[in-house]
Amino acid sequence: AMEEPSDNRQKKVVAVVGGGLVGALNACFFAKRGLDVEVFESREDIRQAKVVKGRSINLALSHRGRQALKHVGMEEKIVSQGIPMHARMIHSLNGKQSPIPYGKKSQYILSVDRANLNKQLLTEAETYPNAKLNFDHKLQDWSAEKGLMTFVRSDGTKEHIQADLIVGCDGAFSAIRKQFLRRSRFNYSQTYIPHGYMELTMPPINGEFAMKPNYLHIWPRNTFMMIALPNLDKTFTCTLFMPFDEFEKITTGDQVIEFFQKCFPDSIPLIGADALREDYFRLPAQAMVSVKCSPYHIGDKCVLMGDAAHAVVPFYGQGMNAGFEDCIVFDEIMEQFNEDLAAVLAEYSRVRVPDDHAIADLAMYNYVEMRAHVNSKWFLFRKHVDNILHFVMPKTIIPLYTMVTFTRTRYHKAVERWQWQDKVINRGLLFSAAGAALGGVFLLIKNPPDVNKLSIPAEKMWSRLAALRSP
Ligand SMILES: Cc1cc2nc3c(=O)[nH]c(=O)nc-3n(C[C@H](O)[C@H](O)[C@H](O)COP(=O)(O)OP(=O)(O)OC[C@H]3O[C@@H](n4cnc5c(N)ncnc54)[C@H](O)[C@@H]3O)c2cc1C
Ligand SMILES: Cc1cnn(-c2ccc(OCc3ccccc3)c(C(=O)O)c2)c1-c1ccc(Cl)c(F)c1
Repeated sequence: AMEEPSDNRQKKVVAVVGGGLVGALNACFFAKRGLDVEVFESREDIRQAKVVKGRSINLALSHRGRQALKHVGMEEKIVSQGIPMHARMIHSLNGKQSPIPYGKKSQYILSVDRANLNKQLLTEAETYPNAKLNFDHKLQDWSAEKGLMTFVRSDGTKEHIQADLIVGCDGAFSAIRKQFLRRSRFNYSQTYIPHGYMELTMPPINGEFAMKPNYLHIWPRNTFMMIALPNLDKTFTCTLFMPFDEFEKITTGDQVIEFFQKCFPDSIPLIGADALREDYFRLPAQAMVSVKCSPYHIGDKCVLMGDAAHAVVPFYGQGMNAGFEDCIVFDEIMEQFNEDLAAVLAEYSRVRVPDDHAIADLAMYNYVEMRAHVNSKWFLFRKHVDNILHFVMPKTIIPLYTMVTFTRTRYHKAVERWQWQDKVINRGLLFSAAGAALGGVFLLIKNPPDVNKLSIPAEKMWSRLAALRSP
């Protein structure tokens, strides 16, 4: 059990609830800062679990997440075990694969293995003498006033722990957040989207990757989408996104093949028809929830970070990156306010809520936009336009995806910048269209054509022009 809570004179004691990706990284941040930190994780130690190697679940790690890892000296190690994805590879219905680069050579995202990342972060936290990991500790209840927590173990025993600061990193269904819900002026919203997701494995072919490995493979089919990220064992982990009522219609192996034949035909030989029939029914589709709340803190006692504060739908590949960035922002504010927790926690909510809400909105926007409009042609068109405009006016037009994925521009500033750019582009297009029309009319007036020589009768041309202009 931890020592009695201290006042400012003694070292502060931090309890991190949740030893997932953000909790484990946060433990490194607090330990590096010299605080006594204890992590309480409900699961068993995943580094010891004898679980047979399940499917690799991978994630896209990008700039924000890498900066957080860099802060605790973990960037090199994690990047060296990730696979760089320099471009999207868009799979069209006819099987054609079209690469669209993300930008410059240095602008790539990384496919990293989730379990390995979590293990590495837990092990790194443990290297600090002032950090302790407690597994099989499920938070059952806690009181903000006293900073007192009750943990239950799998053998039913209970443990009461006190801390100066409680950091809720216990994920989208956070038990820490439950206490926030009972408090006045705490705002909370959650949305389950109608889509579910299912992971499928694409094995190597003759010991080699089945597709080009250094790409984020995307099959955009409006309502249906599939992505594939490469793994070090030369498999790809494919994630199929589909409305639950579509998942429910597919109940036999033949229907799986029929569906893939219709939407992702090129992937069938790559996944393997028999493997696909089996893998599809191994696990049910999982739900996706978007959680927004504010404030993230209670007094100088408790603060929420990661999915516990902001679970986002995965259509921007930013959830973990945002949670990792939470750790940097909190640490910067700890530095700024000299660890005065009352000031730090209030400032953290003030600064971070607008940004985490912005990425939650952006991820939901991407989902709605992709579900409604984005097939292969539209995806290619949009991204080529983005890249061309950025090439022509690099300082003025920065694609939203670039700002979000390859910079630490505050998420809400990226949205503001994107909205401004959209206005400039639309106005620009409008003016150039108006300019062309006016120029054309001016030329026609200055030297009117000899109507007898027109290739098409004049009235037909005007009617065509009118048709063009009408909404
Ligand atoms: C399909 C999918 C794809 C994704 N792809 C990406 C991607 O490409 N890039 C990206 O950046 N993000 C991605 N994400 C988001 C990413 O997975 C999450 O943002 C990230 O896992 C959040 O980390 P966390 O530590 O906050 O929460 P979690 O990873 O959920 O960890 C919470 C931890 O708390 C523990 N816990 C829970 N309750 C208790 C309790 N009562 N007591 C003690 N411990 C408890 C849990 O056991 C767990 O270990 C994706 C998410 C999904 C669903
Ligand atoms: C895991 C991960 C990491 N990044 N992205 C991502 C997301 C969206 C993107 O553009 C949206 C768009 C394309 C075209 C028009 C509007 C919006 C791009 C891109 O620009 O390449 C990349 C994903 C991802 C996650 C789920 C799905 Cl379903 C998916 F397709 C990709």
